Amino acid sequence: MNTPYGAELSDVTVRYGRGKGDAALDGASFTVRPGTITGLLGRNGAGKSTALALLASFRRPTSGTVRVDGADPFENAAVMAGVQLVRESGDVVGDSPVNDTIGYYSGVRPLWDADYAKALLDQFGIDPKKTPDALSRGKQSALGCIIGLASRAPLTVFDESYLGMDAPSRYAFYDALLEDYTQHPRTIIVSSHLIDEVERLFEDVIVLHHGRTVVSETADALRDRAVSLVGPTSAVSKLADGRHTLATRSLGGTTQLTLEGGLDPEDVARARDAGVEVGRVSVQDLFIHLTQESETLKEDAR
Ligand SMILES: Nc1ncnc2c1ncn2[C@@H]1O[C@H](COP(=O)(O)OP(=O)(O)OP(=O)(O)O)[C@@H](O)[C@H]1O
Repeated sequence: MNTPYGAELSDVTVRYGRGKGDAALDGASFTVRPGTITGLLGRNGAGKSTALALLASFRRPTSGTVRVDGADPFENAAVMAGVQLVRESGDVVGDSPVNDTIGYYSGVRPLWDADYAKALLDQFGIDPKKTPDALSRGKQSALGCIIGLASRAPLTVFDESYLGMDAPSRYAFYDALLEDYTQHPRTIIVSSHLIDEVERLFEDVIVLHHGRTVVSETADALRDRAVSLVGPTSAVSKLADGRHTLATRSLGGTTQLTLEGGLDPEDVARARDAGVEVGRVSVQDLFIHLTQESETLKEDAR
């Protein structure tokens, strides 16, 4: 139980209802490496929550295989004791004191740390005698995050869990998550639209688009997919000549351009000589390019 869980989706399709219309997941495959923090990204409706609900055994796929710690998690009590999914809805009993919810999770999560939960409740200013219904939206979100952290589950999943929290609370949560993850290694999946805020946490990144996996790799490998050039328009254009440009923005005589692939050392030297700054591209920018790119390709295919 102390060992971080791996997780895997292989060619998974999920259709809701009677199976008519688009699939929420459409042959998605990805691997979550044990002992990593993985970011699960995708635009609205891409299938993130559906994928996470499969890992938490809240539903079964229409077809394909789901594995958590090497086993089918569905109705598998031994595996599920080690999986904690935190959804924005909180999954708490709204009209019972917070203490009751805490007591419940301490009973079903073998690695639950009661002292840590208490310290986090103090830190986030949550009175455990109050009911979740009487808490502000931000404190309700914080309660979900506290449950996720204190469970120390070998697979802990935060599905947009902290959207209701204000910026200082979100940053306090990210810091707590990193610190506790370092002291108690486990597998953590974070799904979020606030990519700029959370990308520093990610070791691996999965991007879903229209129910399919478009990225499943390390965050560094993803960042290496492109390079940013900023400088005089003529010099930037010359460097970009014959290469695939993902995005470009010009203001006055200056252009910022995102170029697919890397630059070899000679090109980097040429860029510097021409006053062009060569930099890394953020996961957020790549995410935007990749999901727009796929959309463009989809449009082209019609
Ligand atoms: N219970 C449901 N019944 C019917 N369709 C559903 C259900 N849950 C999700 N869907 C549909 O499945 C698709 C994927 O939804 P999902 O919630 O997994 O995406 P998401 O990436 O988490 O989106 P968001 O970022 O907006 O939360 C969407 O088209 C959604 O409308």
